[in-house]
Amino acid sequence: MVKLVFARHGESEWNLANLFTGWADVDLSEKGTQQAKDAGKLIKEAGIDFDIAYTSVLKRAIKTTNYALEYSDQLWVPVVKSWRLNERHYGGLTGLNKADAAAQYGDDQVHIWRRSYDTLPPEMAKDDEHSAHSDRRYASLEDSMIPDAENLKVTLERALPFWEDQIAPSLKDGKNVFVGAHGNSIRALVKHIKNLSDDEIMDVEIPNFPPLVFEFDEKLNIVKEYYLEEK
Ligand SMILES: O=C(O)[C@@H](CO)OP(=O)(O)O
Repeated sequence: MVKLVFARHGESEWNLANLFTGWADVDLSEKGTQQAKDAGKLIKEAGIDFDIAYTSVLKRAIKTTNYALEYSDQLWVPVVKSWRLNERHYGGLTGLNKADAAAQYGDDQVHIWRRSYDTLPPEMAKDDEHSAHSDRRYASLEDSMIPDAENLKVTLERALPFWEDQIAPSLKDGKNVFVGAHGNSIRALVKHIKNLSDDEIMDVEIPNFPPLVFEFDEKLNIVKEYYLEEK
């Protein structure tokens, strides 16, 4: 039986301030740092040994991955970083306060932007301070692959090749895998893994803590799914 542990990053500075974040590279809050360390402690208590870890190219997920590996005493485990595990790109909403947006556009519209499967948020201007087009970490990508806004559908479309090429083959090889990622990139992969409908995924929320575990048989059928708990 192989294990896949999804850890959403701990609370970020912008989660705390209730801002749409997406690809903005914001740090963990103090509480988020503690959640990441506690994730590592729970992994250690559960006795889960990883063979490989995957994370995004955003510091809140990278730091969460590092703390989780450090506090489970397996900081040596190889870590592969990919933009394909980034948070969904929140487009022109990036940096706006979610409550202010709800007051301006209405609760229903904000809920649709946040949780509908296929409604895109407004696009981010290419000269926006948060635009990924001028960010060195994405320089190796074709410009047309760099998003200006993403819904969950587009997030899944760009995360899926990483699942197919890296994560699923590792699991099929019998490796235990850690994925340190984001609320919506994890939701996208959970939709795929559990074959959820576009409607079903709307109600799935991934907390900053604790980590979510899937156990699979050799054909990658789900045998068990649970959140880690303190013993
Ligand atoms: O702002 C974001 O990038 C995400 C995750 O924090 O928020 P939401 O839960 O609204 O998709």
